[in-house]
Amino acid sequence: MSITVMGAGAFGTAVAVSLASKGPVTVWARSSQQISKIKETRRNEDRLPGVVLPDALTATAEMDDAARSRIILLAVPMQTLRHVLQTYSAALHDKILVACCKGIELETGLGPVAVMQQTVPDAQHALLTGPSFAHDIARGLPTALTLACSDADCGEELQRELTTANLRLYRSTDTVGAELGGALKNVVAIACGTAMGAKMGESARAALMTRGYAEMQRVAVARGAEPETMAGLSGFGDLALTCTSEQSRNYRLGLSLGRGEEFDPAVTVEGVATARAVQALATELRLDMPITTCVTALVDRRLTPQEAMTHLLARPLKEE
Ligand SMILES: NC(=O)C1=CN([C@@H]2O[C@H](COP(=O)(O)OP(=O)(O)OC[C@H]3O[C@@H](n4cnc5c(N)ncnc54)[C@H](OP(=O)(O)O)[C@@H]3O)[C@@H](O)[C@H]2O)C=CC1
Ligand SMILES: O=C(CO)COP(=O)(O)O
Repeated sequence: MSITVMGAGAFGTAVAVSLASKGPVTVWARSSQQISKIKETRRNEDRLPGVVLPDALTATAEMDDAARSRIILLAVPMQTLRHVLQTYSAALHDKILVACCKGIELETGLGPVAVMQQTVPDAQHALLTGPSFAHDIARGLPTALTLACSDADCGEELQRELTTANLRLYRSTDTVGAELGGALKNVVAIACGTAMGAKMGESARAALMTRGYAEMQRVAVARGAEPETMAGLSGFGDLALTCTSEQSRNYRLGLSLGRGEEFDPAVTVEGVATARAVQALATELRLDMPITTCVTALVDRRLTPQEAMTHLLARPLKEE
């Protein structure tokens, strides 16, 4: 069965490379220039440098080509997902849509599954998330991910179709928990990067990861997720990866904040908008989210890293 990936960014291209080991894959991008370049060079050098694209991968800028597959992966940044779905809803209404984005929509506080449900209600909706750097997947390194779908039968089909020799998928029906884990770990990664960039030490990072995890759990439970989901690949797994590796753009943004350096605004860093969205949610749900609050203040330059840490350390003492 052919599969389409919409979004020829780092992740979309990497997953397509892995899926192409099993069968034909179509990668769609909005830019016909980018597609021409990919066809000419058999590489996507701008987004995933150093990777040769397999023959089973076809690139297109035509939605008619993209819409030939029944399974469509959406590998675009979270804040653009609604626009992409609204633009192509007519072609997508009878598909199985699998969002690969990790974030919370700023305007609505919704995750990718809820955005798909609103914009293309007749489609089936799922989420692919978990610890996976695009380059690792593209190089064929072993990776385990979560495939979340509230319809168990559809989830099983997707698990079979999207598992490859190096990409092992675990199934879940808890889409709310899976999308919150993937979104919130980015916020904690910014906090951890900041602490490391400001030379606050690895103990500080471990404390931020653990207390950040407590914040993730708090939001997830308040939004109706299964508490156990956060302990899986989509939560703890991705938190562990993103908070400890310079491959992560969220962590690298944090490093630059900690060092007082500039960061390229063109790089996709999902945690910035997500921190603001989660901050608004926390206020609405009356949740205590001190690390998230500090991250929004850090990215808005309302607090320095030292002020943020002083603030966190000086909070009233409490039980764990
Ligand atoms: N990179 C990684 O290791 C991983 C990423 N993810 C998630 O995948 C998602 C995508 O990230 P990633 O691929 O890395 O990001 P990139 O920045 O590499 O690519 C983003 C892609 O989205 C496209 N895009 C942006 N806006 C639109 C739009 N309005 N219409 C159509 N296409 C659009 C871009 O196209 P254009 O070039 O034309 O702007 C580009 O191809 C994120 O949510 C990320 O968290 C998940 C796991 C790992
Ligand atoms: O989600 C990721 C790894 O699982 C990629 O993280 P970044 O978006 O921070 O690069």
